[in-house]
Amino acid sequence: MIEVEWWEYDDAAEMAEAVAGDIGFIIESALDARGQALIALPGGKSPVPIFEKLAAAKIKWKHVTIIPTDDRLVPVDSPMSNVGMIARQFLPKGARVLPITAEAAADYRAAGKAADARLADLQWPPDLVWLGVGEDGHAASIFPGPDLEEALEGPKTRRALGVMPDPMPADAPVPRVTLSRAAILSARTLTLAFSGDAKRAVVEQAIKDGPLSNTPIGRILAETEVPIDIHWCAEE
Ligand SMILES: O=C(O)[C@H](O)[C@@H](O)[C@H](O)[C@H](O)COP(=O)(O)O
Repeated sequence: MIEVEWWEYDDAAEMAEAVAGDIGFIIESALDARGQALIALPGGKSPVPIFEKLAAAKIKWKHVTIIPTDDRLVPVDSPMSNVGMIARQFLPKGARVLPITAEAAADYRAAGKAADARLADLQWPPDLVWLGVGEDGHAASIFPGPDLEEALEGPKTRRALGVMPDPMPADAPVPRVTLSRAAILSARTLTLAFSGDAKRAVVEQAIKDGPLSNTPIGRILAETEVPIDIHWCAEE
């Protein structure tokens, strides 16, 4: 049984305020409990207004480590780089922003192995994994393609792997590195934030289909053991 709570907002600004507040609280609680926090933030474009609000929060950022949930195999200064986007917001605040990709990776599977090794050094589990969702039902960079089953069903100890989406997503048609489903689900808290009716329909259907869902987000949610907050607004 997937336990979800939907939070609906009138517009994107209201959603940004609320989600940033929630995540700020998750970080503060981790700092209180353990003196440090590890969070995984999504890529894409829609998180940017939420990042701006969150980065403005009074948090002891130097005790916070941030990784992207997934990244594209592009140089960090590329507009397609997720870690580049995250770093622009949170590095000036003093957070430790760690890339999970290396620019020089010629082979996406090798890039995935390197990411997995890098993540093995972190204090695990993450206090938060926040996911966006695509209209095709992908989340992080778990896409349909030759690596899908590996991303979903690979060894539980594997935190990251390389993936070659097929078909390639139009907005960033490049191979990627992503957290595995096991790594996503190991998080102390799991949050989804997205907008628009089309994505809402995809997520509602995925929840209804449970383990039989044919979308990555459905297959991820079907295995969750913690309640999930889903933040949504109609305005894209
Ligand atoms: O690197 C990526 O592509 C993302 O991490 C991806 O999973 C993203 O969250 C969704 O594609 C939604 O992106 P938007 O929120 O911009 O629509």
